Amino acid sequence: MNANLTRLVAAAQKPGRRIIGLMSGTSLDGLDVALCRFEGHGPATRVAVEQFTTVPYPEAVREEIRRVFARRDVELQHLTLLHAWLGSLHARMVLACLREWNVESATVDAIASHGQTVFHAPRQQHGLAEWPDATLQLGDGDHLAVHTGILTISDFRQKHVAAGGQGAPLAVYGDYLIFSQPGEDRLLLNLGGIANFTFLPGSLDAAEVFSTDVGPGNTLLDAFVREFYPAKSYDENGELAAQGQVNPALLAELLCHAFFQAGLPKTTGPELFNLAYVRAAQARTGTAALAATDLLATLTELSAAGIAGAVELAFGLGRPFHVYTSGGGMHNPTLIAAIQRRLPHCRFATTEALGIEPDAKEAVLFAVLANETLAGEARSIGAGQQRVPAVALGKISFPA
Ligand SMILES: Nc1ncnc2c1ncn2[C@@H]1O[C@H](COP(=O)(O)OP(=O)(O)OP(=O)(O)O)[C@@H](O)[C@H]1O
Ligand SMILES: CC(=O)N[C@H]1[C@@H]2OC[C@@H](O2)[C@@H](O)[C@@H]1O[C@H](C)C(=O)O
Repeated sequence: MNANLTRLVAAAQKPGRRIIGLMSGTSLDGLDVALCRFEGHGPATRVAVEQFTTVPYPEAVREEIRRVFARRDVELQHLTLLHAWLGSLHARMVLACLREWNVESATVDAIASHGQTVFHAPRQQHGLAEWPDATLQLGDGDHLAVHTGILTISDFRQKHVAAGGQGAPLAVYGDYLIFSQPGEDRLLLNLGGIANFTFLPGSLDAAEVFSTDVGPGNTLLDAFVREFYPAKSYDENGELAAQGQVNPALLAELLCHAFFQAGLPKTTGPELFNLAYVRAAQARTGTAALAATDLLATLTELSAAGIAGAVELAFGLGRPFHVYTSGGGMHNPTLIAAIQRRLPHCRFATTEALGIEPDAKEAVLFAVLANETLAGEARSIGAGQQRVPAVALGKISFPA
């Protein structure tokens, strides 16, 4: 047998594995690196986060990604270069983390790499009936494998699309395996650039489980903060929004977008939720001259309204969930307060209460996916009705 396959089988047969989860999200803030220790797989999965850090992207890296990010017209050569460049950059970042943590790369069984989404195109969003759901992540796994010497599993979204999903959210698979709790109806609410939630019923009935994007989390806030306050990249602790007043007319207009009324599950990205979407709504409501703080207050309320609206769409009013938040928006008290006001019957905590650092959660979930690809089996979630195909996700790259 090929030596790579021998090593792959050995990694798959171990009772436990050490896997590094990597996530580079829509906020472009940096690469989340989570060194995870797994015991078992499937519902018996136990995961401990041994180390976690976000390696911040220098502004120059963000600029390079922004040249193609969520844009319809890009320079094809630049897109091509980025695919290799980001793969190598992520490899260097992983190696630097391992050095800092004093961890030998030979003790790591696999890297699970999400890559950088540069364009997300679910059919519902591109609207071209004869074209499929599609999504594109850059940062090729072969570069990570060759430069780190560690088996790499990457590009998780393509199989999901090929098997009938929309390429996102993928959180559902890992959330279901590591966060389900008998007797407690849970919503795992991630507040990244885009907000999404996974529903985990206390009945543990896999047929009921699903996850969905719900609209903007921080993406619009970040975009307008960069626009109005060039020295800042986000509304730290929601302080700017807290100084403003929500504009009801603009909020209502923003919520008129068909995305918010569309059935669940659904997925979206900054291809839709961007400056142009807000500016068009401002023009229609005569609010183009709104003060920056009022606009940020309105956009913060929009994120909360999108989340609460999706919960209502899925479950009706008043169901008392235990909500566990994660993602950068969790650090924004103005946003959290707005969400809590709109879901008064829910109890809120962060995933810290479940043993996973909230900023690390998405990177950990990709490590869970890789653990399943190596050792688990395709699992039926959502009874096939919720666009959660029962497939093993990711592509395998050998170091040599
Ligand atoms: N202290 C804070 N106050 C307010 N907002 C914050 C704070 N810390 C982080 N954020 C927000 O969180 C964002 C980063 O969130 P996160 O890393 O979860 O997003 P992401 O993973 O890139 O997005 P996605 O999950 O959509 O891919 C920042 O851009 C910022 O808007
Ligand atoms: C296409 C893409 O990269 N989508 C991300 C993004 O960030 C949050 C939300 O939009 C979610 O759908 C997804 O990431 C998480 C990890 C997911 O797939 O569950």
